[in-house]
Amino acid sequence: MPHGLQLRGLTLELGSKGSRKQILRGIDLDIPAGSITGLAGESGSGKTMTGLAICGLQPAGSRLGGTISYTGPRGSAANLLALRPRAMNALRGREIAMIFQDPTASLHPMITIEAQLTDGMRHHLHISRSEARSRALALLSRVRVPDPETALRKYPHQFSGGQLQRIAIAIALASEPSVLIADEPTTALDVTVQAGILRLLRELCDTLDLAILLVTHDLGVMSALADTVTVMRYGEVVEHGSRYQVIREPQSAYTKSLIDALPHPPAPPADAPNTIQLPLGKDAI
Ligand SMILES: Nc1ncnc2c1ncn2[C@@H]1O[C@H](COP(=O)(O)OP(=O)(O)OP(=O)(O)O)[C@@H](O)[C@H]1O
Repeated sequence: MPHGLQLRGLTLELGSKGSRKQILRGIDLDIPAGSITGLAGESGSGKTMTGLAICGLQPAGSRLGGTISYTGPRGSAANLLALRPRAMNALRGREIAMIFQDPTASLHPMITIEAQLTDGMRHHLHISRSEARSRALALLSRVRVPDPETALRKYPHQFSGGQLQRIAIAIALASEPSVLIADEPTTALDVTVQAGILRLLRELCDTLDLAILLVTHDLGVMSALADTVTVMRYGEVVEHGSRYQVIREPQSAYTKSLIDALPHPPAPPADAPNTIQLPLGKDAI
């Protein structure tokens, strides 16, 4: 398999004796490099918990079972569930990064964008302050934040939601990870801004050979972006296949019901027939 992640029989249980709750019930999932793997399902199905478990950020007291195998771009391999906390900490952030629905969750309000971009980089990549600064400028250009020089001196509250999500993506990429977990990355954004972030994720996946796990309840977003789609319900996988298969020819009644609930997409404007229109509907692929 190319580098990336392979989950086999992943289980997660919360609570103590007497009030145990099985959150994940044996998840199989491949998240290969150069591909966007979509994880869909209604609220409470366990999507976020799967992403958190991959990053070792599951709630305290969770009991995990199964395997999460990580193969790095240079061939290193590990079962993340067997790593000691220190080794997991080193891998998280360096090799596996995460972005969330609310970009402010991963940004400190009182620290400049420059410090937030360069601190992780200097820690993980052991580079000088000036090298970190030039990398930070290049990253901000890559995620298309306008005027990167000025942006470095600013604080999070001085940016719009869409720009902040771009900055959070830049911070996630600062240590050159090979896996990016994106949990509802566009859910909090205006529809006009969503399409730009989705296009950016696609481009980063293709140019950096990233393995991206896209967690979203929104099958419209999924149909715009994911290469493969896995649908979860009650902590189990109910369907898996290529985007086309799952959206066009769903096998499970549950996936069918999610797709039937999608709106029909509005017609694209006559002067821009090829732009991504959001929200996307079931006719979008
Ligand atoms: N810290 C926690 N303690 C106990 N149970 C939790 C905790 N976090 C989540 N859960 C439960 O785990 C289950 C899966 O939650 P999860 O957040 O993974 O779902 P989800 O599919 O991502 O939905 P959403 O989109 O609403 O976040 C739910 O039943 C939820 O109530």
